[in-house]
Amino acid sequence: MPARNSLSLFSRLAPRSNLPSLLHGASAFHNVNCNVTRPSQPFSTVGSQRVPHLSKQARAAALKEDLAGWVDVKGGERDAVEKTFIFHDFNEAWGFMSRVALLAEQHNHHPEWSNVYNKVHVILTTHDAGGVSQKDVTLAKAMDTIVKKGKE
Ligand SMILES: C[C@H](O)[C@H](O)[C@H]1CNC2=NC(N)=NC(=O)C2=N1
Repeated sequence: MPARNSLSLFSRLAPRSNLPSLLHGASAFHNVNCNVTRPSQPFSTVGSQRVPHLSKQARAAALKEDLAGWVDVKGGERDAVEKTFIFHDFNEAWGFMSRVALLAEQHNHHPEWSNVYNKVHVILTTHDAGGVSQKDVTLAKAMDTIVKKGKE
């Protein structure tokens, strides 16, 4: 195995040239169902946006079609999705987390996660909506894209 350093790995995981497409991929953050105002649903009130949690059908469809490896958190205690990412080593795991952290902060939507060496366990839910929302789907897709670009 060739020697690696954290800088080159970070560049590999999130090269600058991928930034616009990643941000474009996450652009749904700016367009989340602003017109949906059914009062019976819980909403996030982040900024001026109101974000409903997804219906059971919409969430199942998103998991099935777009989000390979993402599953419902078991046990019924939480309305959330989770995935464990496995990397070559700690440097790659940390590079991934650094990249995601920038996106999360930029969009004011943050993962619950833990890291043990080369593994990153992620739980996504929208606290303010009391469940999984389009924001979680968008962040999950952005995470998968970061991993995919890192392998190219
Ligand atoms: C006050 C602040 O805008 C909120 O707490 C934001 C921050 N990040 C967040 N992250 C997640 N996952 N869900 C939220 O509801 C959320 N809300």
